[in-house]
Amino acid sequence: MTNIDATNTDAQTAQPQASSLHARINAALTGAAIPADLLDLDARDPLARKREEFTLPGGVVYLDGNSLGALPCAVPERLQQVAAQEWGDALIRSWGAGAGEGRDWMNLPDRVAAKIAPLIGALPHEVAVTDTTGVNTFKVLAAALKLATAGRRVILTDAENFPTDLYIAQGLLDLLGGEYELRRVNPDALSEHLTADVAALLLTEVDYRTGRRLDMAAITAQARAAGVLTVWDLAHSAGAFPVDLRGAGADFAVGCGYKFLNGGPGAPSFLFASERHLGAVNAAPVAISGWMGHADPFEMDRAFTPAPGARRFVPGTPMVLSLSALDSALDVFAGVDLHALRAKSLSLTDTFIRLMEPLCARFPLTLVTPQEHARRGSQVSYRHPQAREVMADLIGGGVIGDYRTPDILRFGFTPLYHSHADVARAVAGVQAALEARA
Ligand SMILES: Cc1ncc(COP(=O)(O)O)c(C=O)c1O
Ligand SMILES: Nc1c(O)cccc1C(=O)C[C@H](N)C(=O)O
Repeated sequence: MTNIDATNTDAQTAQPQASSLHARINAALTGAAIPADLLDLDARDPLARKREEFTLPGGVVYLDGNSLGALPCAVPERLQQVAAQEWGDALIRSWGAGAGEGRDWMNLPDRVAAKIAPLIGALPHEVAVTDTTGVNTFKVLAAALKLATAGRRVILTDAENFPTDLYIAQGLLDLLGGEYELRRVNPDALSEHLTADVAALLLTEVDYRTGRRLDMAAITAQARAAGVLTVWDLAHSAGAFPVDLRGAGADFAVGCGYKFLNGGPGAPSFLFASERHLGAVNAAPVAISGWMGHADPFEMDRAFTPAPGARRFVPGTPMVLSLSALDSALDVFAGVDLHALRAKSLSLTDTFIRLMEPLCARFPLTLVTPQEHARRGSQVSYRHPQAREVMADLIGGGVIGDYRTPDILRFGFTPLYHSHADVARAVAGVQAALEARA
């Protein structure tokens, strides 16, 4: 498999130079002078105390929560308790009533769904937590194609959508055969593509490379007016800022549990199906109709009767360990004002863009993230001709961001655990890395 961590390969070939370079970058970030205006912003930050709820390594600025969220302090203890007590002691009794009130594993996916629902503007019964984002994309696209009116056989999507969205959509259409088509277009010119043959519009709200945010409400309204069902990928949205699926009138959505929801590596994904598609008539069909999505699994009925609500999309045995981690991680959001979260995210990304400006003037760095607030997610990205090598240097020196092909340096900001001082430290690290390379 390809090594996703460019630092490993670099470290093997150029160790002595790399270690002194990394030490220099790290010294720059740990010794950075923090401007008074940023200290002032941090002093007035209503979310500042949230950082104490996360375990973060020292000497590092972690700007990759949009790939893998940091570890909430409460999670290891919860996992220990699930392993030792719920599994070790209670054994099979943990699935059902023997587990104690509100602790049974059978309903764990529904309890986690209820915690995600307010973060994405959904009702609890419109959310299912299970599988990976890609698998959930398959299920909701299959449902949308079945619900679409006759003659609509096209899935319309962003030509540059995240690869798994494209692969999954194409795979589903190949399976269906016939006249189905995946049509890849520029999302800035959507209106002309919402034609009478389009069944579903599959879009990722925040682009994983540029951090560009689409106008979900406006696009969904346009699609509905054209008779097109919407499927939103919220991988880079959920937990980063308030999402309002019901307000927008979205039909379906999916998203990751391990990014801004901090559920840990491989955390289960979530799926949203509007209650419009969960009723007795014209209900969204369940392509992967397993027994755990049955209305009464232990009845062992030979015919599939869907469970009420989005639970019907949970096909099999809940992944108890990873669901428990996600369940515990989501408690960090208790009491968080999502509008304050968004305001802080914008303040962090504004600050980063501002502090990086002098470096853009000196080095071949090009900002690719929109400056306009409404069009920005919670990350900032730059093009650089040696982006892969620069990011390897940065990671070695403790500024952990991401490189994305072909030439993108990506920095993710998580308002629950970043401060404006972190932004200044990260920029000091970037400056040291770029100066060393020049
Ligand atoms: C937009 C988007 N969709 C889907 C995924 C993949 O999700 P999964 O690996 O859970 O299928 C990612 C990131 O991995 C992503 O960025
Ligand atoms: N989702 C990822 C994973 O499970 C392992 C390693 C990396 C990733 C990713 O960050 C891919 C991702 N969705 C992206 O935004 O680039």
